[in-house]
Amino acid sequence: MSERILIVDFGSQVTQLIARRVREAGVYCEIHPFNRVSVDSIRAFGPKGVILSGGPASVADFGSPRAPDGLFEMGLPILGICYGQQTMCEQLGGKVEPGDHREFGRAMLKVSGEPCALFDGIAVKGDEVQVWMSHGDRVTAIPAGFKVVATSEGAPFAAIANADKRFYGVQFHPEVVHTPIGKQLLSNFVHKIVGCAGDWTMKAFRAQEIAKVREQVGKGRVICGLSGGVDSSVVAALLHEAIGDQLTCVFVDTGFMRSGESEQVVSVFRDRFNIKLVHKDASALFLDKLAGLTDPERKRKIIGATFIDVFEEEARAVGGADFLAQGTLYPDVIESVSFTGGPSVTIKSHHNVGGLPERMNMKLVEPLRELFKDEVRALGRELGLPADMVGRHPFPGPGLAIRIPGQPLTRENLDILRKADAIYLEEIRKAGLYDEIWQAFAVLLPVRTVGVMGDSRSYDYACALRAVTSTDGMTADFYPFDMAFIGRVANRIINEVKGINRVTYDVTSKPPGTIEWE
Ligand SMILES: Nc1ncnc2c1ncn2[C@@H]1O[C@H](COP(=O)(O)OP(=O)(O)OP(=O)(O)O)[C@@H](O)[C@H]1O
Ligand SMILES: O=c1[nH]c(=O)c2[nH+]cn([C@@H]3O[C@H](COP(=O)(O)O)[C@@H](O)[C@H]3O)c2[nH]1
Ligand SMILES: NC(=O)CC[C@H](N)C(=O)O
Ligand SMILES: [Mg+2]
Repeated sequence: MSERILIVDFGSQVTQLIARRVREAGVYCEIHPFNRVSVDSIRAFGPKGVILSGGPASVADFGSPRAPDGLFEMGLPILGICYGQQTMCEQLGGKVEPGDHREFGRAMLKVSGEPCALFDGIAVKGDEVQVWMSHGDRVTAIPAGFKVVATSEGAPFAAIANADKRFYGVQFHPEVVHTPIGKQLLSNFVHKIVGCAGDWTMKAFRAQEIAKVREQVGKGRVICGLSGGVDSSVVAALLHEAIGDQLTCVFVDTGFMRSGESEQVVSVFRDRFNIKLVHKDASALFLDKLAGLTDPERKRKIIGATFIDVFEEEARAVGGADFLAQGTLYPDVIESVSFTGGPSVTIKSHHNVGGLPERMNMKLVEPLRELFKDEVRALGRELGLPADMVGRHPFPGPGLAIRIPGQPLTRENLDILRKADAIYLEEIRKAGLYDEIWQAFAVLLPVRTVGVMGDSRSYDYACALRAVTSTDGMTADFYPFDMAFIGRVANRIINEVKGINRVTYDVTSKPPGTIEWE
């Protein structure tokens, strides 16, 4: 088992960034919600160190979350961030009060200059350095044994340390990019304070997951949902290496695929891999099940359940399978269920997680469940998958079904969207922009607008174009196309796609938007 860090989540919006930074430092970590950790669960997980995240609650409020009883007696190094620092102080005999000086955003941190492992190798010009804060409460008395390492205007105890016990606390957020010293600070914590070697690499992960899959599956048969996307292609390659021909991949044509996608996925996969692949056309079934629906959550749940129906049918066709493999990633899990009963809220029920039916006959095999997208791509390269496969834009399982908001899905409106989307992607490729963009697609809007085409009046749909940059899909920004490019695409779509007479470009970032419109 690799060295690991446990992140106890108090519901901060940026907890997953802590995980990213720790993994970038070469150390495996997991996020567990505060209300599901106990001394026993921590022992079972076996971390070398613990990080307590920030969170929306106030330590001063009755019934607000706490670190589990006994955590501070386990002898583990602990770093508390924001709420995590506050609760650590309160639990160890210090004091936290609602502050009158709230700090949001940029703040200047005054570093005392006392030697502190957390700040090792961090150059401080003058004695101040920029950090990012987001708090209202503040620590007003620190527990016995702690020293103040840094202060800020709103936080007299902006960084504190008890070097003997290896307990550290910071009021600011080292995990966000707006704290330039944060990466080094977190690396200091995991390497210098906790003492991790930092040897968690994709090579190690590959070997570890192959062993895990072999153990889980034994001699059983596995059906793998293969979409041709990055995640399931990586899963298929990994499983094939682990269990050979106990594996059957099933590509489901939902009827919500893009133009030419089904033929392309099947031929590319058959050409390049020697893995059993079933191509299942279930478009009539999916369309029928979604008839008349517009609510995004209901659509996802029905799509999730229909996928499972199809997989179970295919399992019977190969003489029974005990396991279903999917390319589920960490963000799918975080956004879908946010750790059921945990402190953060459900954004959308990704069809493969929150959209799964309650009763399933097959057990899930999800080797990527703990990875972020860019890590999956690294694993894909490690497994030797071709660059165009690893570099593909993500395409959601529900496909075009979640890109026609506000109107029931029909073969006609799906066709209109499919054509517009194909033109858009073709132009992006032609302009050499595909690899600069993280994901791009068209959305068919439920509004009709008036146009004048060839001297006659048109009354057709508007279509929105979306393109974003991102590293892991958790946060994103719109891609700043040149307006001439957008104009060219709009022209082509309006001229070539009957049913669309207006095109707009979406410039919403995530947050506050999400990448998909539904
Ligand atoms: N058309 C499909 N046929 C079979 N399985 C699918 C299909 N679409 C999605 N899945 C399953 O659902 C999982 C999640 O879908 P998702 O779109 O997140 O991943 P992906 O398609 O593998 O990769 P990417 O995110 O790059 O599109 C997939 O990994 C796959 O197991
Ligand atoms: O397989 C999937 N099933 C879903 O239900 C789903 N919803 C969103 N996505 C994809 O996830 C990433 C983040 O999307 P959002 O910002 O819209 O949540 C983007 O890449 C989205 O395309 C999905 N993928
Ligand atoms: N970001 C946080 O962790 C905030 C902690 C607490 N809610 C405060 O306002 O101080
Ligand atoms: Mg996909």
